[in-house]
Amino acid sequence: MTNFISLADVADIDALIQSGRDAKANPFADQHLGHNKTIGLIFFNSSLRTRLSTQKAAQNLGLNVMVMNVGQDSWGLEMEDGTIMNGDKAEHVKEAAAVMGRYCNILGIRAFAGLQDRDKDYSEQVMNQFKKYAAVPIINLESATRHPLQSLADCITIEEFKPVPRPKVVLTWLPHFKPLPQAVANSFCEWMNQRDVDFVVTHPEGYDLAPEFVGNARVTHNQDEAFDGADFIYGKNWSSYIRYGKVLTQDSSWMVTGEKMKLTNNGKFMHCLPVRRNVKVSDEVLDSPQSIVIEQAANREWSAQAVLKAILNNL
Ligand SMILES: NCCC[C@H](NC(=O)CCC(=O)O)C(=O)O
Ligand SMILES: NC(=O)OP(=O)(O)O
Repeated sequence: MTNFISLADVADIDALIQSGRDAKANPFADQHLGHNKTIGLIFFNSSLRTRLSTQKAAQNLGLNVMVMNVGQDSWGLEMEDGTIMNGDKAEHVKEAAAVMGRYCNILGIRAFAGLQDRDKDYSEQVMNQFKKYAAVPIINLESATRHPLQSLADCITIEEFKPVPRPKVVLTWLPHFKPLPQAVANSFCEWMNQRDVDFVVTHPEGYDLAPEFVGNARVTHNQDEAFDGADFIYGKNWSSYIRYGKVLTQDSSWMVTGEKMKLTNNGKFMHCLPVRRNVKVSDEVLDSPQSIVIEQAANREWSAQAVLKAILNNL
């Protein structure tokens, strides 16, 4: 694997999922692979899981790890080419990425959507600028439109917990008062559309995701109908794609509760975390055996390890 920016960089999803499961069973089998190599993890936004799980996975593979928060630890970075840099950004990504690429063999980048300009966000400017100027493999640690390390961990988790060979998987929109990116939901759709699952997406009107991510998934505005017989409920809030970045409703009837989970086939509840308790999902659900959010987060280590191994093997 050369880069891991989206699913398009993955030649064989089944093999990558299996590699993650192998890493989980035997975490230190490939400790020689990263010897004397360095990964830089560059964050434009906050993180708990991505930061720690990717660092842990890198260490399991014998890599040295450097972590930097852009704008807090480093200079603010200008992303636009050809601009007169008389604003608050002291350094251009052309120099910054090129320099980081000289210190590191691999770079992981987290840069969320700004949610102001849809075309700019969906052009994946930050990922593409790093890819263009760093001259080393780039790993997406959640970009404007995708979170593939999360989706890979989600696939591993579904493989582990599926009660039937072809489970019903439901992505449901959850209420939130803040506008959040579409990245996790987009990415989950992109990956589920390539898996052998019965995939349903449910959200209120106006919350349609970009068509290139929804693909052929069944979409319904009736959450109860979607939950009927589901094996997995994957909750996520996202802001509107159509009225870009807007919160159109905070309708609390979309919160996942114990009553709603009763509609499912004793389904498992999944969420990428962080999650706002009793806004998006009730305590009752999160504290029940139906919630697998901790196992899901734990699998972030193995998804990162599978990706790092594939990239190291190609260096
Ligand atoms: N990486 C996992 C999710 C990150 C981000 N969530 C958030 O920003 C939640 C913030 C809050 O609830 O205040 C998102 O939705 O893309
Ligand atoms: N799920 C996830 O990416 O979590 P963090 O934002 O804490 O990294």
